[in-house]
Amino acid sequence: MSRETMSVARVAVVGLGGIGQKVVEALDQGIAGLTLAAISVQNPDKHAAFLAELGKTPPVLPIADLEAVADIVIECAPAPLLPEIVRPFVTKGKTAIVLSVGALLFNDDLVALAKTHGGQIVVPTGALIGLDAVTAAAEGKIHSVKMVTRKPVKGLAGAPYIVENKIDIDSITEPLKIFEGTAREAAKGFPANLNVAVALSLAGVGPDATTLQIWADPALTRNVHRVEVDADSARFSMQIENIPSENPKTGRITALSVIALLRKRGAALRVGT
Ligand SMILES: NC(=O)C1=CN([C@@H]2O[C@H](COP(=O)(O)OP(=O)(O)OC[C@H]3O[C@@H](n4cnc5c(N)ncnc54)[C@H](OP(=O)(O)O)[C@@H]3O)[C@@H](O)[C@H]2O)C=CC1
Ligand SMILES: O=C([O-])CC(=O)C(=O)O
Repeated sequence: MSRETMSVARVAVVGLGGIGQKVVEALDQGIAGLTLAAISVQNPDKHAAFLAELGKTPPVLPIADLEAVADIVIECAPAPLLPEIVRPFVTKGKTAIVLSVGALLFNDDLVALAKTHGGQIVVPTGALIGLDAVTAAAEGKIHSVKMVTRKPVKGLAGAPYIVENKIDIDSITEPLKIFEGTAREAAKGFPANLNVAVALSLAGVGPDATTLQIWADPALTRNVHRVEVDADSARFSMQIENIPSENPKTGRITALSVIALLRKRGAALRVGT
């Protein structure tokens, strides 16, 4: 089938926060080969004005009803919702694009389900950088992947690791290293703050071999991620300084990464792996 005759895929979006709103706006404005079929939110009343402004207002449905009306679901929701969003789609051989990547580590049946039923779970580069180079390097041998994240205090506030360890980040006046460990440990301790570390780990050497430091820095206004990779094909380091979205934990570029991914799907020229 040529791309011109390819049927239009129906997309459902879960969540209208820092990421979901921008993705829905882009779909509403038009992305080749895709149509916005439905959305799901916690509190539909809160989003009535936003939805009314769209060119074509999509139906607001419970998560459980999305699979019946869509071919692709985009999860832009709190991490605990990941399995109930992804499972129905991949079980029917459909695609789930996920942002709460950390939650994949605690629901490893989902990838197996997708494999069995011919579905696909897609992790966009999101708030990070260079996952193309990491996946390329992983075709050879990667010796190490190290990440250092620095965030303003409000980009980390409320994380379970901080609460459980009674770390008082609100009163810090100097940069403070609050965590050092693996991407898997970070996914547990920082489920709403460090999805990027898990995405990096899944692209490269896995969640137990990818190491991470997290710093709270009261002087910062951006979420800064620095990654160092040493492989048998190349050594590279990369850094991104993310401007927070309306959600201080989430970089603005995250939604743009999802939109770019959606556009690539139907493009005549695809750049990057
Ligand atoms: N992979 C990556 O690079 C990145 C991933 N993330 C992750 O992406 C996810 C989304 O982030 P973000 O958009 O900033 O989050 P927000 O907190 O801004 O938005 C979350 C949305 O989820 C909706 N929601 C909550 N409960 C339900 C429910 N039961 N049913 C349907 N919808 C629900 C909320 O609805 P309502 O508005 O009605 O309350 C809200 O619109 C988070 O897990 C975040 O950690 C973030 C940044 C980078
Ligand atoms: O990884 C995340 O969940 C969010 C993040 O660090 C960012 O937006 O920079």
